[in-house]
Amino acid sequence: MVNDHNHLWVDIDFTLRRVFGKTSFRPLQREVISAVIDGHDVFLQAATSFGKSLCFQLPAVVSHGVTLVVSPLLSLMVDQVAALEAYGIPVATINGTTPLSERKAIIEDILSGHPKIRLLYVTPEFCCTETFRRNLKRIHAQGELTRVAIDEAHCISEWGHDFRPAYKELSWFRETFKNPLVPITALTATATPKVRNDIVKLLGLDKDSLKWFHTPSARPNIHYEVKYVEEIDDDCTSADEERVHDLLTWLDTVRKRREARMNPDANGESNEPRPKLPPISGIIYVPLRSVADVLARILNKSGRNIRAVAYHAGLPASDRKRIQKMWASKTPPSTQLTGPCPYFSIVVATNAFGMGIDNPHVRFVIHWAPPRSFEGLVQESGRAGRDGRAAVSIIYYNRNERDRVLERVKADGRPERTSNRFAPQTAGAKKRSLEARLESFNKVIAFCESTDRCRHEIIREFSGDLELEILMSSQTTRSNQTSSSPCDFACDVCKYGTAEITQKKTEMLKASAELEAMGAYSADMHTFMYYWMTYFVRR
Ligand SMILES: Nc1ncnc2c1ncn2[C@@H]1O[C@H](COP(=O)(O)OP(=O)(O)OP(=O)(O)O)[C@@H](O)[C@H]1O
Repeated sequence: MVNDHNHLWVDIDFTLRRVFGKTSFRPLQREVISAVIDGHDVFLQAATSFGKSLCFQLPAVVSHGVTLVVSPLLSLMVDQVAALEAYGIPVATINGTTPLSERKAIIEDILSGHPKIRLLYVTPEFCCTETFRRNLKRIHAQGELTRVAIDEAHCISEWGHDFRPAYKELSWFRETFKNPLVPITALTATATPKVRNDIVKLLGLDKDSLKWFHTPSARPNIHYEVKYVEEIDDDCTSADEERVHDLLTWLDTVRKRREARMNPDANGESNEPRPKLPPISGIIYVPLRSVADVLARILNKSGRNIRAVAYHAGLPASDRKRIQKMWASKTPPSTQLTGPCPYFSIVVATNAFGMGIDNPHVRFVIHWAPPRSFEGLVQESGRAGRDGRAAVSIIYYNRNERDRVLERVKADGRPERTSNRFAPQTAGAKKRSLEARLESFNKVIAFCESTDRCRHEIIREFSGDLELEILMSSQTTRSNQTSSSPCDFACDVCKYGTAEITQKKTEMLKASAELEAMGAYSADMHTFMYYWMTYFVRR
């Protein structure tokens, strides 16, 4: 169903400005949107904050009929629906919290033969229900099912870090909507070649007309750094002293640098922030809820004018909603806080605060321990610098913490996410899922352990960017985007040099070895070494 939609170009630019309030397309967006409107199946893998949502939202606005958007998280759907409503776009979501009367009104509209709703957001689980499938068939028969967009498409694959069995059932779309064919747009920020292959196969994307689009996975405006820390505190549920000290020292440096920039005469010595400066926003990802609570408390009491809040799944839903709402606001946090303006506004969160969080002002993302997956590393660090300005990603790393995370990765079957009455997980699938988690975590370790390669280059390699460049180069539609991931000293290895980073790592290793000799931790080193080595043997 490839159409000639050249006449829509005017609409596209007009819609971008008038409806979405943006002055211009970002590189590649125009090409992707054009391919979507032309009726191609589209695979878009673009870095976090690229603006992937616009690539299916704008086509939905300029086309007739309904675009079905499959999205993994309620909070993500709610955020996007609220943003689209603010633009005046007819949009709806059906999910577990939608009142019955609202649900009926939505279904009535989309079955009316001339629906007003342009975008309908649903979860993959909802797409498995018989009633909804029946309704979709009716919309399709009326010629009003324009396209399907699969957001966070990596969730389809068992090799994707956020695997959801119900995503697998989305093969139903291609099997069912053949005449006329309903084009599918798949979007993700993080997919390895294996995951991409699964996505294309499972969704039945049409290889002949499929358009691939890709931007480098590493974000040039993010400075990636790994901090090798010695571990003093062996209590993994608290916030380790060494890291707290390092963090507070780093925040002091950030503050002094900013002061010096704002007030060069004071040589960075001024203790008083300028009254109108908004706080510097950051996220600290921690592995456990207890650490989130403790660390937020420590930061609030540090005497450094920090406003820190903990965010994790153990908080009441109303608190989480409030924090997320405050965080998602496009206005600087200073205008939303009561009391004197803090110097830093920090969310200390578990990975419950992840995919899709879109706040342009985040200047730093810190991982208190190595993240559980490589894709999580890319996704979570990608919450920083979404306004395109310089931002920092720091990972605190030591081998004790690495081994603890490994234990969690192995134990992490995520029963609440993997069990699904529509798509129960088989033993084989569970095994593949564990292998995938370990493979992904091994990439995190390789990223952290490396002291002689640009971190941007490592991200690029592990994300399989090269293969995507080859796929894209076989298309006629090319982007202006450079395919390399130029670091320009935007990582610790390139900035400080291998010798200095290796020295820091050696100090950390020495301290870890001493700690181990004292029997201070009991990680399963054999298991770890096995996976570590098999990973490199396989590569
Ligand atoms: N052409 C544009 N001009 C200005 N801002 C844009 C443009 N396109 C998108 N944006 C903004 O960029 C931000 C990020 O967009 P979006 O949330 O779609 O990113 P994403 O690619 O889905 O990222 P992630 O994978 O991290 O969720 C949003 O605030 C969006 O409004």
